[in-house]
Amino acid sequence: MTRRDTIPTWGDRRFARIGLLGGSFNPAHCGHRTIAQRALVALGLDQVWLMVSPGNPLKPAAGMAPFARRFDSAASLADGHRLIATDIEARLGTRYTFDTLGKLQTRFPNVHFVWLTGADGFVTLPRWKGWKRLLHRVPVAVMPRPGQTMRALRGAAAHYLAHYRLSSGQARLLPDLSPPVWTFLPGRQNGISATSIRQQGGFGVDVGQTGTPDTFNSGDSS
Ligand SMILES: Nc1ncnc2c1ncn2[C@@H]1O[C@H](COP(=O)(O)OP(=O)(O)OP(=O)(O)O)[C@@H](O)[C@H]1O
Ligand SMILES: O=C(O)c1ccc[n+]([C@@H]2O[C@H](COP(=O)([O-])O)[C@@H](O)[C@H]2O)c1
Repeated sequence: MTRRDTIPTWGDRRFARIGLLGGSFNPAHCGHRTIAQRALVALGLDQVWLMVSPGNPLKPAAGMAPFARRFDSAASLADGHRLIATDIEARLGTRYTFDTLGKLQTRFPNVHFVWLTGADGFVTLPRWKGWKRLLHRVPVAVMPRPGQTMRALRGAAAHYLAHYRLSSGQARLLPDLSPPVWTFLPGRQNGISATSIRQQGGFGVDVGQTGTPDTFNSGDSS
């Protein structure tokens, strides 16, 4: 978050509801903003944190911009109010999401965290450190991404969580439920990726303007 770790109080609720959108943000783009805003509304979140990874354990360091540059890119999407860019994972000294979540949940006992991911992240989840234990640690919301949605909905993580899926109509309950629990949030999908931005010339683009037209994805096809 903008280098500030105090959690505001939210009316008379004892818990804040915060979505974690972990990412490399190499660079950040409008696809991140789209899914962050969808999660805010659909899950009734107080904030979404764009949590900049010090280094995705599954991605090569080659081609990865320095952390400060990726953080600044994420910060360019943030509004400092509902959408927050945070370097907390770097400060915690963790790289694996399972470890990061453990530390965050200890540090912020009054926060109900939800893990937010595009469909591609749900596909790769079974390659993450302690992925099943991770799913017992945090509710998860998955959002569509072109070419990845059906793979995600039919993949190993979805199979493992088959009995714990909440309908999108009940999504607002997700942050306050005990994991394992997950939902798929259908909606407009955006074909933009950081890879395509880098291929078109790196960070020298206006991330707010870059993107392909949205198309709606209900999760029935991908
Ligand atoms: N266009 C998109 N639609 C849906 N989810 C997205 C989109 N772009 C990124 N995400 C999600 O945002 C999170 C962070 O993504 P990341 O920073 O790796 O961007 P990326 O575009 O996937 O990068 P790269 O192309 O370098 O792999 C992941 O959960 C990813 O699934
Ligand atoms: O914990 C893991 O094993 C793990 C493996 C791959 C990715 N992640 C996390 O997934 C998030 C998305 O990463 P990325 O690079 O696809 O944007 C980011 O927070 C990474 O730290 C985590």
